Amino acid sequence: MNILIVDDQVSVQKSTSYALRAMGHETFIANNTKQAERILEEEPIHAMFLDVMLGPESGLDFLPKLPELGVEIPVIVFTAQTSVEAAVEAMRRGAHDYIQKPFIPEDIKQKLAKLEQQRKLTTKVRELEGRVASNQPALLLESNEPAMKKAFDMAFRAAPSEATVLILGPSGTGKTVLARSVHERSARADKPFVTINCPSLSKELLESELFGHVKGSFTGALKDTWGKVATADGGTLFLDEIGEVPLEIQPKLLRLLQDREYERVGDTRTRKANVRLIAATNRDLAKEVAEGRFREDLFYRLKVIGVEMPALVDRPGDMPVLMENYLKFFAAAKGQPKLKFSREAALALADYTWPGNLRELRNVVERAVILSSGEEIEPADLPEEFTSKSEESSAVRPGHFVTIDRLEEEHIRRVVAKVDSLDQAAKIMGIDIATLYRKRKRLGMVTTTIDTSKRVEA
Ligand SMILES: Nc1ncnc2c1ncn2[C@@H]1O[C@H](COP(=O)(O)OP(=O)(O)OP(=O)(O)O)[C@@H](O)[C@H]1O
Repeated sequence: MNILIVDDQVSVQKSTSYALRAMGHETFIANNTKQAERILEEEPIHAMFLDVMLGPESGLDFLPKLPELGVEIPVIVFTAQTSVEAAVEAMRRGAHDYIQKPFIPEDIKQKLAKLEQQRKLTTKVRELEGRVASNQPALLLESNEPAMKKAFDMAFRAAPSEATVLILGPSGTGKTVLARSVHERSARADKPFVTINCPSLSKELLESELFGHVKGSFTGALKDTWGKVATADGGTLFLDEIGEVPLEIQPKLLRLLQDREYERVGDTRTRKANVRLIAATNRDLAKEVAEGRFREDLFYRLKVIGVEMPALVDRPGDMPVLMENYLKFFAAAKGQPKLKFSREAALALADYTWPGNLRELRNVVERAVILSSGEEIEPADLPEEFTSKSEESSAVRPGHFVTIDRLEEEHIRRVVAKVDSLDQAAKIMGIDIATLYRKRKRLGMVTTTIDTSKRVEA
């Protein structure tokens, strides 16, 4: 953490700073509140030690000013041993804790350990509150499919390291979820996970959002700000859609990655960044490099660990578990925990190409649960594209591992859908009608008696 010590006694400044640095923190010293204000403006400070007796000034009066300065950090005050009132008053004015003078380095260590513990708890509580409030379906971070297994394995093996991870894959495949899971499995887990969505901002705003800016550095820069690099201090910065970062900003990102250094917009001072970077894109970055839209050096720096998320259509083996997971969640929310997919609806879902990947699957299942009126979800509860199947929307495509039965069923279904009678379908398939009937029965495609004259349900 970056910690500011505000005290006019050199011996206190030195001993506090020494104890904090020994714990691995960065320290900044101010003799009075004016200097403290300047440092707070210039540095991303995470906590403050403040003396209540600052020569002619009162540290107590400085406490209520902090929110006005936009500073929301924990403050530990130094009080004289005899002054219990000052300690009480400081807490009343917003201090987090207090230490009585004289103190030993161990006191500083203990107070800070307590503060860090509280910070961890606050982060955890916020995260849990977020999860409860958003009430999300469970995340499935295991797979039956080799390509997905490889991606999870690669990402989670790299998680405890400091290595930059680049997650590639189509939209909705779970890149953001994976980035967060990597962070949660790292030593930085109790520090912030900060996302920056690169394409949603103009070039100027993106730079300022990343690195911060100083007042007056561009039109609209009305006060000094700290960017997301500073907010993520100690934690992970997730650069979503990195493929869309303008070329002008790419050298700055490269420097951040290579040297962990940056400057705020309009500031000459170089600062150190303590962030782990994870980036994601649905663009083909190698192609972007070849076409001159993405710097090659940045690409290779980002790709220390490259993880490729497969499209959902390439994960047929995971479909049953994913479908059930979403169904369980939305059905329980509707108060119908026993709701099931009918066989036809399950097949229609399995046969679809899922251009929107997991995001689309989740939405389709949620919609179907809402629309269903019986004990089973029927094809009619699915969007139109699921019932008007085209040949391309089948799961039975080259390279897909399906059983012979599945292949046979798909073929029968397609032929039957295109002709007017089962007789005709049997002829096309080169089998007699009785064989076709037996096959359909065995594959669970018929429930009632056969009518060979009419077109039947596919
Ligand atoms: N492992 C998972 N288990 C269950 N649901 C998941 C999983 N991963 C992602 N999802 C769900 O899929 C949706 C899309 O996930 P996410 O936002 O991570 O995808 P993305 O690849 O980052 O998308 P985009 O490229 O559009 O930003 C979310 O609703 C998320 O909850």
